[in-house]
Amino acid sequence: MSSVSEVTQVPAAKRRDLAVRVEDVSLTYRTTFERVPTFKTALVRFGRGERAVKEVHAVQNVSFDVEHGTTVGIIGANGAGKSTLMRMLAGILPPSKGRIEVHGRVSTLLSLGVGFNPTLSGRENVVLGGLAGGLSRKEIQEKYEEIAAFAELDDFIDMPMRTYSSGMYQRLAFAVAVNMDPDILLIDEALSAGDAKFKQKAAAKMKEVVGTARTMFLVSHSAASIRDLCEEAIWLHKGKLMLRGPSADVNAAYNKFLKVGEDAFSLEDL
Ligand SMILES: Nc1ncnc2c1ncn2[C@@H]1O[C@H](COP(=O)(O)OP(=O)(O)OP(=O)(O)O)[C@@H](O)[C@H]1O
Repeated sequence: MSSVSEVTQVPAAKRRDLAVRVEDVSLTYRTTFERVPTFKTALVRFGRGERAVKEVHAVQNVSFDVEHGTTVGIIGANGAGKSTLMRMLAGILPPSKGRIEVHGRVSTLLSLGVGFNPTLSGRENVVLGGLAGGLSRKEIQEKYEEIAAFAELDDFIDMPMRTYSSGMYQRLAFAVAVNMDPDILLIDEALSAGDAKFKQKAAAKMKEVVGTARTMFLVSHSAASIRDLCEEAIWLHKGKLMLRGPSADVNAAYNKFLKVGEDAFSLEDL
């Protein structure tokens, strides 16, 4: 995954091993759409090729540093900007403003639909995913059995992935992402799909990854997953960073916010 060449110079004595630096980052989606038109205005607009533009400020002026070996949970309401932030960390979306430094090899498990080619078999996708993740063919060969065993797809591993159920797809995506030996692992709601047995297995595997002192970002709506797996947490609300700190503290502040509601809540409450 991309590392920036221009790294801000920090005196060696002060510098711990930086994994990710997010500096005043914003992302604005611009979507064009037809405003619900009357038939007449639709004709007029169509003639002129006019479309309305809606801007969504999904992430706004967010800054934070994360050192290697840290596990960070990202929490916040629907639409808070969590997945957008993860896509930027993964290098899938460039920020509209600000800059992101990523130091190390990144492996991502983002929302369904990213990464696999549905016309290829599971086996072929594992190879492609491995190559895209920066592994050599030999390394992929060595890891293949482990990945296939973890995903428990049996004969389906040689079937085109379009024939997979969403749970099967998710199992393979998870197996690939966690077995890439990444320096930085990005996981977006991995535990939301899949059956109970797989959820347990995935949680155990994530604990193992955490145990190897890798850097991990985890988006989850489950306070329990964040508490169990993450030392730190970042709370986003309407694209803004509300709080970053030990995950227990951030969870507590977020829960309080959910209880009292946005209007009654002030940052002094934190
Ligand atoms: N491709 C897109 N085009 C336009 N707007 C988008 C796009 N993707 C997300 N958004 C908007 O950006 C905002 C942030 O979305 P994002 O998916 O990052 O939130 P989230 O915190 O991950 O939400 P959730 O918990 O529901 O998954 C939302 O208002 C969403 O509607």
